[in-house]
Amino acid sequence: MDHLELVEKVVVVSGCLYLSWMIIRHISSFLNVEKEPITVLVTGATGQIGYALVPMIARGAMLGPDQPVILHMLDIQPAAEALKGVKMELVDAAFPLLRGIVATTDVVEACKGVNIAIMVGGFPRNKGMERKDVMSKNVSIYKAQASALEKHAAPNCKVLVVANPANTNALILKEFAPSIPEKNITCLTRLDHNRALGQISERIHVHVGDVKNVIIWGNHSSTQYPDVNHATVNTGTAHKPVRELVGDDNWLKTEFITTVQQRGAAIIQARKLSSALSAASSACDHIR
Ligand SMILES: NC(=O)c1ccc[n+]([C@@H]2O[C@H](COP(=O)([O-])OP(=O)(O)OC[C@H]3O[C@@H](n4cnc5c(N)ncnc54)[C@H](O)[C@@H]3O)[C@@H](O)[C@H]2O)c1
Ligand SMILES: O=C(O)C[C@H](O)C(=O)O
Repeated sequence: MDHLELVEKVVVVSGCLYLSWMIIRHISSFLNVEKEPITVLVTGATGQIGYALVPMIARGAMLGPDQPVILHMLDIQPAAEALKGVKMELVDAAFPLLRGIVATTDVVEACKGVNIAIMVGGFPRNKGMERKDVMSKNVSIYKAQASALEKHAAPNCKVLVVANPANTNALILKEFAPSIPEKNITCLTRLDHNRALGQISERIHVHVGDVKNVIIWGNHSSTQYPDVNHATVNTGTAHKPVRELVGDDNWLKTEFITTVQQRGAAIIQARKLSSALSAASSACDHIR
């Protein structure tokens, strides 16, 4: 076989393989092969954030519009009746992606086989408190629940800690669930990131989705540092630096930073309750 003949054969075989692959893809799109459900745990499911978050997950806002989910919801005994009510509402909402619901006050049952655990259960701060002031109440919860996740969650479970003080609770959870890979345990700072995007978007009248690369340094606390040094806005024709478009370094160095740092407290002041819908939505963004 001469060289040309060999090249011809390789080209024909590659073409056939490519064609077969395209046919298989086309046929499987008709067969509508469904993804395996992912089991998501939400602790504190009857609370403010939990109640906002479970329908978002069931609707696909966290894992995508073609990803079936099984929801595990945990709360404490005094909330057992309310938990039944949340389960009824989830059934009544008839979410097509929702393939199962476990609503329980038993931490072992709640943690069994979960692929993603969103840890919201705990106590929120009230007006005038810092997040660290709820530490003594919440840290003990995280020790106990870490052990249950360690023993009963699916291998490679991903954990997002929302309850405050979120960074500390995540650290506690990591210590008491040593078999869960460290990189799988995170805490929610995405809300601070989203708050920073919101402030920039309002200040310079651009779509919030066009603001990119804002960084939040530090803990989810009043000492965090929102940083726009790498942030840009997609203007349609270019990516322009946020600093240039804002054109007011003083605002960026002062009011912008304190507004983001203190936004949680401002919401508590206004609502007499801490943030919930934005926290739930940011938890979806974080996991996505
Ligand atoms: N990281 C963030 O960005 C962020 C944002 C908002 C709120 N938070 C924090 O999230 C937490 C929840 O806030 P919320 O407004 O939903 O509070 P909430 O009081 O409305 O709800 C908390 C729920 O947790 C339940 N709970 C208490 N102990 C539990 C336990 N051991 N196991 C399971 N469930 C338990 C309660 O019964 C309640 O239903 C608070 O600590 C709050 O400060 C964090
Ligand atoms: O501020 C709080 O206590 C709740 C939450 O951490 C928030 O930032 O909204």
